[in-house]
Amino acid sequence: MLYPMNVDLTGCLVIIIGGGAVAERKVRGVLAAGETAFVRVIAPEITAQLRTSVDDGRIEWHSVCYTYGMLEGAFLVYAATDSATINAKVAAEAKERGILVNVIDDPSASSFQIPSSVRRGNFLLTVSTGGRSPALSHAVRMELEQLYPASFGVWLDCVARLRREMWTMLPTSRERTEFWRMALRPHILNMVHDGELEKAEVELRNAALDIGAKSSDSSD
Ligand SMILES: C[C@@]1(CC(=O)O)C2=NC(=C\c3[nH]c(c(CCC(=O)O)c3CC(=O)O)Cc3[nH]c(c(CC(=O)O)c3CCC(=O)O)/C=C3\N/C(=C\2)[C@@H](CCC(=O)O)[C@]3(C)CC(=O)O)/[C@H]1CCC(=O)O
Ligand SMILES: NC(=O)c1ccc[n+]([C@@H]2O[C@H](COP(=O)([O-])OP(=O)(O)OC[C@H]3O[C@@H](n4cnc5c(N)ncnc54)[C@H](O)[C@@H]3O)[C@@H](O)[C@H]2O)c1
Repeated sequence: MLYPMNVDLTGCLVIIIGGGAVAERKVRGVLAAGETAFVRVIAPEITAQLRTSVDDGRIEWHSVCYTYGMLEGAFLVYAATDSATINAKVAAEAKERGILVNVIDDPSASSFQIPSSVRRGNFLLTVSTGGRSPALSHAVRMELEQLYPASFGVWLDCVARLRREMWTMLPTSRERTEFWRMALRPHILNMVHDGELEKAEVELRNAALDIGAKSSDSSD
């Protein structure tokens, strides 16, 4: 069984051995997390899309074949060539150095796997089958894209702002817990689905006032 974990790659060196179609998808995933990692692709040939990212200065490319020692300094490694033998050698070096490695043709040799994901701003949904059926992850991801529109990302920013305000408006943990339990009930989430964010925010603010008033009544 896998342990789910969301990682901040800021300032980390991510090395991808291989520059084909799958490597390109993995690079896209790393860059989608904010372009704060240093991405180095090592492969004699790379796709046109990766070449564009090199030209834009978003990634670095070493146009050589992998040899032992090239993983030094990496935080994460992808063994992403079309050769099972090379991928296994990359995995062996990564494991020896204690670096996390994803092997694109051998989930059982990987120390981490990439889930299917839907991003709505900072709202992130991920799906994994532990490598058993990426096609099933893909199908569920398509369903989630329909279920959670872009408004959820905007709503998350709003809720995060309200959460900071609630620390002062509702000073006890009991009040805040009561507030959030009530605040994110289905009818509010339905408003978010329908893009009625202002209406949802007004409801939440009214509810906070009610809870605050109730608490000050009971303490009188
Ligand atoms: C989620 C996603 C993330 C990403 O890659 O960024 C991802 N695969 C995706 C797409 C995709 N993968 C494959 C196809 C072709 C169709 C098919 O064969 O199904 C397609 C394209 C498509 O579906 O359209 C085939 C495939 N994948 C793996 C193998 C090797 C093997 O199984 O041995 C083979 C067989 C190759 C062959 O047969 O030669 C292995 C892995 N792929 C994983 C993740 C990890 C497990 C995730 C999980 O548990 O679900 C894992 C273990 C390793 C990893 O890469 O971490 C991404 C986005 C999906 C989406 O959302 O659209
Ligand atoms: N994990 C996944 O999501 C997934 C999905 C589909 C396929 N696969 C697997 O991925 C593999 C094919 O990947 P692809 O379509 O990206 O292949 P590809 O043929 O498009 O690319 C292979 C890349 O590996 C590079 N390469 C070859 N030898 C190298 C070496 N010694 N050092 C460095 N780079 C080297 C090549 O230059 C090229 O850039 C297959 O094994 C397939 O089973 C995995």
